[in-house]
Amino acid sequence: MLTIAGLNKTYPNHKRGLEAVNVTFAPGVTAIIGPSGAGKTTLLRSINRLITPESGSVRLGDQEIRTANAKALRKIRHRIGMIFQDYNLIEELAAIDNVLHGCLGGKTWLAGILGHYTAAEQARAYELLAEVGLADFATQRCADLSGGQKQRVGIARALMQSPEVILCDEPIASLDPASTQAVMTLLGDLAKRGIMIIVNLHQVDIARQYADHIVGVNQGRIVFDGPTAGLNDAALAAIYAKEAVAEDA
Ligand SMILES: Nc1ncnc2c1ncn2[C@@H]1O[C@H](COP(=O)(O)OP(=O)(O)OP(=O)(O)O)[C@@H](O)[C@H]1O
Repeated sequence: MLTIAGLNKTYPNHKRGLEAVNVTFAPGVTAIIGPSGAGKTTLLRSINRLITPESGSVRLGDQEIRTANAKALRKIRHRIGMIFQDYNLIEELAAIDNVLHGCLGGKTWLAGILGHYTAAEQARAYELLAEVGLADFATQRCADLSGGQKQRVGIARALMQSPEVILCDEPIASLDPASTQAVMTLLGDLAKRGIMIIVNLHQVDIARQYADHIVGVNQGRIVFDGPTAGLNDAALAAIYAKEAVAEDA
């Protein structure tokens, strides 16, 4: 379980990112939706502390993340994979090398710098590329792959760390419909295998189609939290309202 309680984030320019956010993420696919500037990215990035909220709690199992020291944070981040809208791959490197980077978090600094990977790690990286449908592209430079293929390399890289959770920050924003379907189906399959998937999305129709749960954010507050089937017109009106609507309103 991933539990967030009383989380607050205000940026140095006084912009409110999150306000008293309480939410528990369950297994399956959870889509975080809301208007632009609502706080979706702030919420997602608070989970692996790419953003540090000033108060509240983020717990994965019994491990507190918001206040973890550097050593503990490194361990926690190894349990949480991430994929990005712009893929965050090293374009000049082959797909396989990018996937191998997924195990850097579990290596010593020196082994990482020297690019020393064991035979088992290399075999696993190939296996994961095959799993995301890219067995024939292992030695291809990422720069030469399509957007959908790059995102699948990003997913294979995240899987390399055997994560319990994968955070997905608008993973389909740059993809065409066919690639969107491939990536969202893959994320759904990973959820069925027990990896918790949390995905920021702009498209309500995609959230409806692929998510088990929806978390709706408006002006830094959670205004909807429930199964996808409950995302009715009233819930959508609250999520996309110009003025924030309190959770208990
Ligand atoms: N680094 C930052 N410095 C200052 N303000 C920020 C920063 N990042 C986000 N904000 C502000 O915090 C609020 C929430 O932003 P956030 O990026 O989390 O929203 P979002 O829902 O992900 O938006 P979008 O859908 O446009 O990506 C917004 O008002 C935004 O302007």
